[in-house]
Amino acid sequence: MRAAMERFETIGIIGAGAWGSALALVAARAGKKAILWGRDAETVASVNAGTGNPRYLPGIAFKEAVSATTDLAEAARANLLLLVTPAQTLRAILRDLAPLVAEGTPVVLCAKGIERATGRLMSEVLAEELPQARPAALSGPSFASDVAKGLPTAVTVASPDGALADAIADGLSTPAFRPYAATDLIGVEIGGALKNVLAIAAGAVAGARLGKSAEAALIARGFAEIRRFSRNRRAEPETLMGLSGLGDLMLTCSSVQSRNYAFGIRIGEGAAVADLLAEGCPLAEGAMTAPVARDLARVEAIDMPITEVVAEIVEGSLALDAAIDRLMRRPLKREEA
Ligand SMILES: NC(=O)c1ccc[n+]([C@@H]2O[C@H](COP(=O)([O-])OP(=O)(O)OC[C@H]3O[C@@H](n4cnc5c(N)ncnc54)[C@H](O)[C@@H]3O)[C@@H](O)[C@H]2O)c1
Ligand SMILES: O=P(O)(O)OC[C@H](O)CO
Repeated sequence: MRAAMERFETIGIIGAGAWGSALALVAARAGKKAILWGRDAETVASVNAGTGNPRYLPGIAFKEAVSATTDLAEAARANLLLLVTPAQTLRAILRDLAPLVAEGTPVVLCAKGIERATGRLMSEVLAEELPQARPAALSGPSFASDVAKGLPTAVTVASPDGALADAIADGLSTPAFRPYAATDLIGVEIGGALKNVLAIAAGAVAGARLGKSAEAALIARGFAEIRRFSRNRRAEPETLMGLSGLGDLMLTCSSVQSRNYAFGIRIGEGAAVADLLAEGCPLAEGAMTAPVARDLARVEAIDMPITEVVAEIVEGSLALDAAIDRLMRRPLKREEA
């Protein structure tokens, strides 16, 4: 007899930025009690007052009931947790959560990145800091503002425990938000993290007005790099052809709504990366992921020339025209993956 599917009555969303707030709305629309944790008391008060999240989702009304809190313990008591702070903050948040989270609680990783200090994927950080959690990840083409407005999209929810992935997908599904369940957690994480690096490169090509042919060529060769990286980690090749791979790559490498693509455009237009970062530009996860992905590729002997040049550009040691020149002058080769 098949076991009954797990139901999640309460969903705790950790991180009240754009994506956390959008996912809290999804949870509420799916009929769950959504508890949104944020560290910023003003944002929490605004959500509770019914005036939405003007800082991260300006102009978007919250029509559904979302309960916000600055008390991490309150959110941590939920049946299902979504972790939605930036990738580089995950470990610190998990350390705060460790004494608060019950054994066996499913934790869905929603950040798209690789930990810069250690080279760990988000699921590896989770395993180290919150071993009592059951891991999952949510990724795919999904701009927070689109999702918050109720525009339709589809995403992937992956967990090595397929029944858990099915249950999370079921628990978060709404008429406008369609999660597909999968078991290749690592493949989903890699696609989500590395597409941000390519989006910076694609944006730089666009900003420098090098033409749509150049953009398409760069995305295709960048996708080959992601495939090599994934293969080396024994991820399923099919995963990259799905929502969390190709789907998100297409979205992020082609839309000015993407913060990573927009960051790249500014670089292509001639802005210095140091100035962009100093002026407090919106979160561009790819800028943190590029150097660590480059370092991992070197250690694992994976050829990732586009990731290499993005890393050097964000580190300030390579100019865009020199990067293009380097890529174009590489020895000719067969077009294998
Ligand atoms: N915005 C999107 O469309 C979108 C979609 C899918 C995935 N993501 C991913 O979700 C993650 C979060 O992105 P976002 O768009 O919500 O970013 P954001 O910049 O809109 O919000 C980040 C939130 O994290 C909080 N935060 C930052 N540092 C923190 C810390 N040390 N402790 C606690 N809270 C902290 C901020 O206060 C803010 O509320 C990223 O990895 C991003 O790639 C974003
Ligand atoms: O705005 P970006 O570049 O962080 O992209 C947001 C999402 O990852 C798109 O799926």
